[in-house]
Amino acid sequence: MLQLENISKTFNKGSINENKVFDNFNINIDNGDFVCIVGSNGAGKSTFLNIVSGKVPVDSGRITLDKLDITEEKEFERCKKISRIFQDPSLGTIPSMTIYENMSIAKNKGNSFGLSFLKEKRKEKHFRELLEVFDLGLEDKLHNPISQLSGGQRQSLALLIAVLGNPELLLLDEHTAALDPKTSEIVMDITDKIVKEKNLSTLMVTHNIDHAIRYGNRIIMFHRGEVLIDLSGEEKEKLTKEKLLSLFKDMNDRSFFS
Ligand SMILES: Nc1ncnc2c1ncn2[C@@H]1O[C@H](COP(=O)(O)OP(=O)(O)OP(=O)(O)O)[C@@H](O)[C@H]1O
Repeated sequence: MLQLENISKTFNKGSINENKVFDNFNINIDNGDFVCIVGSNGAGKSTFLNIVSGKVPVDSGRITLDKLDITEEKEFERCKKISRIFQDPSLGTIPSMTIYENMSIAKNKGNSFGLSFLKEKRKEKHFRELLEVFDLGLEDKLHNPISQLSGGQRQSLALLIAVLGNPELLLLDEHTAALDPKTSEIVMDITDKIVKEKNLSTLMVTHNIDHAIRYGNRIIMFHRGEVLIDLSGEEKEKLTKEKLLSLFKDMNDRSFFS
């Protein structure tokens, strides 16, 4: 469903800081894939998400989403189909507005509802029900500003908001990295629940190898703008941390000498 063909991207072209991150890069992501993306610093993980989301334009190549060529679409156009959550819990929601208002805006994304929608009581009931599933007490804070929530509550809410408009693709950019370990586990469980329930095609960049092994049906390791390891299905299910690290060493040695 998501296809990147012959993507090339060089930052600061023609300057002494020229940096070729992708050179004829190709990848296919199937519908319903939950892909965990790992790799060393500077491997190109965030740039990959930036290219998919439209934040970073490509120099050449083609991006298609459900067979539709989106290469030339700007970020604001793609955001109707592609939702993204960042590491910083303050992004993804409007802190000065209440949970209810944030959810209403997300629900209206791409639709032409008026403000009267905000007053619909049945929507309030619906939002409460959605929040109750998290078991974080967010349903009792429906009319509190987002700024009063903890980082974990905000990230959970950002997730809910990201999927309210039924995106075709969800991008998670180290979305648990700024949380304490316990909250990070809670948010990952919530993520997994939402992704499975909605059968959402998801790309998750993480530095947490345990999460990358435990969650998703596919794991990709980036290295210097290339896919070094790509495992799915049974191979992914059987993967251990030790096996992944030894695979990385083997592949890295091989790419170094080739
Ligand atoms: N906007 C930009 N302008 C110039 N160079 C950039 C830009 N964005 C990324 N880069 C460079 O591209 C390379 C890949 O960066 P990227 O952020 O994609 O790596 P990453 O795998 O996400 O790393 P990390 O794990 O450290 O977040 C790096 O060398 C980085 O400095």
